Amino acid sequence: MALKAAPIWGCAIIPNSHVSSPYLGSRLFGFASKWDCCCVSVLAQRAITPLEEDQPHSPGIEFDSAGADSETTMLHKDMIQLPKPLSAIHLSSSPDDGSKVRVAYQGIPGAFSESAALKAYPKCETVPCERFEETFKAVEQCLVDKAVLPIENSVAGSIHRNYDLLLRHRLHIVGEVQLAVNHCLLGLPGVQMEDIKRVLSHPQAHAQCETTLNNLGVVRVSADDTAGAAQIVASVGLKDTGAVASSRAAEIYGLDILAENIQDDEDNVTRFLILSREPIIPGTGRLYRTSIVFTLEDGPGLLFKALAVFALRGISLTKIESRPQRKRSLRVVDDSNRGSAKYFDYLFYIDFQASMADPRSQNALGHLQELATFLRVLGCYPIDLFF
Ligand SMILES: O=C(O)C(=O)C[C@]1(C(=O)O)C=C[C@@H](O)C=C1
Repeated sequence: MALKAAPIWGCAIIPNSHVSSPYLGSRLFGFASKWDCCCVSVLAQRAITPLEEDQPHSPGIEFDSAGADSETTMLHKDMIQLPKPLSAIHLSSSPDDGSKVRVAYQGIPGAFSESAALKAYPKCETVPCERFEETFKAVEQCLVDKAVLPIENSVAGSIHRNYDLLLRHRLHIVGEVQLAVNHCLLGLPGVQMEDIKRVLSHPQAHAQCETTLNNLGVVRVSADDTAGAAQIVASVGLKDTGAVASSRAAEIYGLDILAENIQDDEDNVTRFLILSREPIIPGTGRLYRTSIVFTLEDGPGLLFKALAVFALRGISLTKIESRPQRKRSLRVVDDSNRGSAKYFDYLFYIDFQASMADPRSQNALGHLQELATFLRVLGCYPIDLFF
């Protein structure tokens, strides 16, 4: 069991009962056991002293996570799935502009998700899907090459449904797109602002334009996506109804732009993930983000310890999100003084700013494995710096 031949990248299921798992580096074992005796002093010391284990070394063989597991089976602690080595076929054979790539998105032409797909792959063929889940299935069934998925917005926050879907499906995050989202109020040609009594849009778009819509005093009606809202207004000929959507949607569906940039925050940015059947081979020549999900047993300070594995190695966390575990949402704990107590059980999603080719990431995840009951690497991908 050599460290270099057994990195953690791409493991789907890493039960902590299997400390002899071939995924783990042996250098981590003694280190993790120190937690129980003197966590705080170890933390303080490590915070200022770089860990010896984190000296650069070759990233070694990398694995994909074929067989990454679903929500249903992830709680089976004794399950280990052997990794398959990555090979050249996992590298994209398409040119950089994505001219051979088919990308699924939720919505219809003119949706922001389609713009995100086009930002990532300017010449790709975009494939509209009715629901988020269908975009996952389209990739899984090889109907398309990639899916693009909104995950969080700078004003309205996380898109929780998509966190849940990431876990339930077996796709890998291979990229991200940060898209500046400028919302417009659209109406039928000739309609004036004061004619608008109702506004149709995606709930995320309504949330991002909260102040403007409150000031207008209009009724909000939900649509599947912003472009879908524009299409309904245009096709049904609703004179008293506007749509919050993109200027592209106005052009496509023949609507007038009654107001531009109506979002609460001028710098309204949505981050999208790009999903693929195979992971990419991460490098170190640019900034990378790695996304993981894990669960922890109940216990004092466990989440603190889990997060400290990154702090100890100088790795920045860029996002933390917790979601209830659907199949195990409540934990009943016996409290001898007051009877039994019920707690919510959570999945923790974390993004950290480091490549899986960086030994610090391998070591941090090896360390996290000691604490976690379940751990999955959702993907490692270049950070999109331009929006
Ligand atoms: O409705 C659209 O146009 C979408 O692409 C969806 C979506 C989202 O779900 O966040 C994408 C970007 C904007 O934040 C608003 C809506």
